[in-house]
Amino acid sequence: MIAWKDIVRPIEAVIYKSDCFQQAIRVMREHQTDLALVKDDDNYVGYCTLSLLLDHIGDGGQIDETVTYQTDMITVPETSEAEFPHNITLIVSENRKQEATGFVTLEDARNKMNAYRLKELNEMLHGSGIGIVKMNLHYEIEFMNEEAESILGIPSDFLLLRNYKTLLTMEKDLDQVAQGETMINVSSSFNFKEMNGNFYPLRIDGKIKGIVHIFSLKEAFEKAVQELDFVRNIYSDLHAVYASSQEQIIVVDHSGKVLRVAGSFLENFWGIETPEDMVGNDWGRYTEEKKMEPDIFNMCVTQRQKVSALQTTDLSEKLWSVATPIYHEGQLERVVILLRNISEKKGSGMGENRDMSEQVAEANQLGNEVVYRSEKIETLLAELHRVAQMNSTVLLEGESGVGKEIFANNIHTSSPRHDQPYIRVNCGAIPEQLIESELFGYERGAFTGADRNGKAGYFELAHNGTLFLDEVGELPLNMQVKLLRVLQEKEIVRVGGTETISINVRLIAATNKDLEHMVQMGEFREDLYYRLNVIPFQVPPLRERKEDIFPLAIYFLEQFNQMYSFQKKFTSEAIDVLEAYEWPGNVRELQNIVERLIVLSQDDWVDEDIVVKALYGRSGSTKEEKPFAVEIMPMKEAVEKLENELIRQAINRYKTATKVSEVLKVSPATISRRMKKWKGGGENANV
Ligand SMILES: Nc1ncnc2c1ncn2[C@@H]1O[C@H](COP(=O)(O)OP(=O)(O)OP(=O)(O)O)[C@@H](O)[C@H]1O
Repeated sequence: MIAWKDIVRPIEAVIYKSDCFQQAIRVMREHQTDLALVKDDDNYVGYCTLSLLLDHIGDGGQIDETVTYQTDMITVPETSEAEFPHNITLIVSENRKQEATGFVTLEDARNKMNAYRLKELNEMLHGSGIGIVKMNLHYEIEFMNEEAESILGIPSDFLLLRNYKTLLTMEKDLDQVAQGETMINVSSSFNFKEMNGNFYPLRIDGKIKGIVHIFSLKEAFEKAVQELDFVRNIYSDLHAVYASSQEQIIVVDHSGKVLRVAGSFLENFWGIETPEDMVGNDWGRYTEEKKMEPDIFNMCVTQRQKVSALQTTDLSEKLWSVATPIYHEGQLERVVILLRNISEKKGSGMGENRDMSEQVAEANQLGNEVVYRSEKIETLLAELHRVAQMNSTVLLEGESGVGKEIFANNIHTSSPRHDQPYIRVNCGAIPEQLIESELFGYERGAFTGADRNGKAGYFELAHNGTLFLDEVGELPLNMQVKLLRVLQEKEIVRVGGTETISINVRLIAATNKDLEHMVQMGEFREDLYYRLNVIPFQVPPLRERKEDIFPLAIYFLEQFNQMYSFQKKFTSEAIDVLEAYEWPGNVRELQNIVERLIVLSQDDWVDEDIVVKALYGRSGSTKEEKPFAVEIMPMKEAVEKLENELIRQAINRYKTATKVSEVLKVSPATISRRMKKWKGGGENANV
C-alpha cells in the first residue's frame, strides 16, 4: 500500500488569507516555488499559484490587493492509502494531532504513484525474463524495466525518448494500438533480438496516453511453451498411471488440508463418491470419524520422517499406507500419502474374505495360506474348491516355485476329507530303489535293512485322505506302471507281501515338467498321463499375475519380521522394484529375496537400492543401472534405456538371444551386439 506520507512534500511556502498579492510573490520567490498554501489562523484553507497571480495582474489587478486563492483542496490522514479524489487539485496530509505534515498536487501524486508502481513492477519482474517498455503517443520511450534493457542489450539511458516505432521491426502497425487495439503474441525484432510479446494501449482517465510493450525473448518463450507442453504431457501420463494404479494418492498440506486426491479412489473405504469431495477438506475430519486408524498423517508430521502403517477403516477394512513428508527450506510443506487396499488380498481358506494380518497370523500357524490378489488366482481357487468336493484326481502343472504344493494342500483342506490324513510325497527326492516300498509299504523281512515289523507306505497312510504326489514327472517308468495299476484297482500289495489292501485315496499330482512332451519323448507313460490328467490346472507364473507380488511381499515380510523379531518395512519405491521384476523363480524366489532383504537391510526401511542390489546384483543408486523408470532425460537416452530394459527383461524370461530376438522382432545380431556392449562395461553391464 502506498500512503499519503510516502508522496507528500514538506510545506514551506505559506501565506495568510489576509496577505496581499505582493506578499504571496515574495514568499514564492523566497522558496523558489510556484505554489503557496493559504492559512486562516491555524488551518489551511486553500492555495495560491503563480498562474493565479499572473491572471490577477493580467486582468488589471493591483499587487497590494488581498490575495485570492483556490479551495479545491482536502485534508487527509497521512497514514491512509493514497487514493485520488475527484474534483480536487491539492491534498494536505495531517498527523494524528491534526497538524499538517505535507502537501501534494494531484498531478504530482499521480506521477509519484506511477514511479512507485513501476519500481515495484521492476522489482517483481527482476529475473523473470519479461521486458516492459512504455512509450508515449509519439512512440518515444518513457520507461523500460531492467529486464527490457538486458533483453534488448542496450542501456535505458541510451534508449529513453528515442522513437521505439522506428527502432522496432514488426509486421503489425503500432498506430492501431495507439487507436485502442490490443495486439497479442506479436513477433518483433530489435538489435538482432527476436522477441515475442503483447502491445497494450495505456489508458489514463479513460484516455489513451501511450503504449506498453510486454515481451520476452522468442527463444525463451518457445522454450517455455515446449516446457509447458512437456509438463502437460507428463501430467496426463501421470494421470493415466494413477488411474491404472492400485494405489490411492492423497496430498495433504502442512496444516492438514487435503490438496489432491489421485489414483484408484478407495470409495468403499470412506463412502466418498468422488475424489473432488475430499479436496479442500481437513484430514482430521476423516480421522475423527475413524475413517482410518492410526492417523498416518499425524505420525508423519510428529516423527518428521517417512512412516508406514497398516490402517483399519471404519468398515474394518485394511489399508497399507506410506506417508512421505516433503520439506521446503526446512519447513514441512506437504505430506504425500500412498494407500493400498490390502483387504482385497483374499485368503483362500474356505472362501472367507479375511484381511492381511489375519492371514499372516493363521499362515504362521499353518504355513499353507494362499495369499493373492489377482483375478487369475481367484478364479483358480474357485475352481479348485469346486473340484475339491469331488474325488477326482487333480493334476497341477506350473513352473517351479509357483505354489503348486500350497494349492494341493488347499484342495485337501477345502475337501470333505479335510479331517483325514494329507500325505505329501516328493517323487523326485526318494532314491529310485526305495520308491516302491515308500509308496506301497513292505512286509516284515522284505529286504535287508527293512523294519522288522514291516511298514505302511504312503498310500496306506493316506487312506481316506489325500495323497499328493509332487514332481510326479520324476517317477521312473517301471514305477509309473505300478502306480497306474494302483490307481485303476484301488488296492495295493506291500513289497514282499501277498495280501491286497484296499485303499481309498484322493490323488493330487503336480509337475513342473511338460508331461505331454515327456509322453511324446517316451519318458512318461501315456496311459498314466491320461489317468492323472483327469482335471488339470495350470498355476500361472508370478510374472503373469504381478498384482500378487505386493501382498506376497508384505506377507513374507511379516513372517520374517516375526521370525527374526524385526519391524522392517518396505518403502513404496522398493515395492515398485519388486513389482517390476520378472521373477523367474516365482513365489519361492520372492520368499527367498524378502528374507535376504530383511537380513541385509541396515535399518527399519527396506529401500529401493537394496532391492535392486538383491535382484540385479548391483546398486540402484547408479543412474544407469536402475531398472527402467520414467524420468526426464534426453529422448535418445530414454529410447536406449527402454531398449536395454526390454532386452534385459526378455533375457530374464527367455534366456537365449535367439528367442529374445524372435520375441522382440529384431535380428539376433542386434541382441548380441547389445549384450557385447554391456559386457564391455556399457549400460546394464550386469544384466
Ligand atoms: N500364493 C501363495 N501364498 C503364500 N505362499 C505361497 C504362495 N505361493 C507360493 N507360496 C510359498 O512359496 C514357496 C514355494 O511354493 P511351492 O513349494 O508350493 O511351489 P511349487 O510350485 O510346489 O514348487 P516346485 O515345483 O518347485 O515344487 C512355498 O514356501 C510356499 O509356501
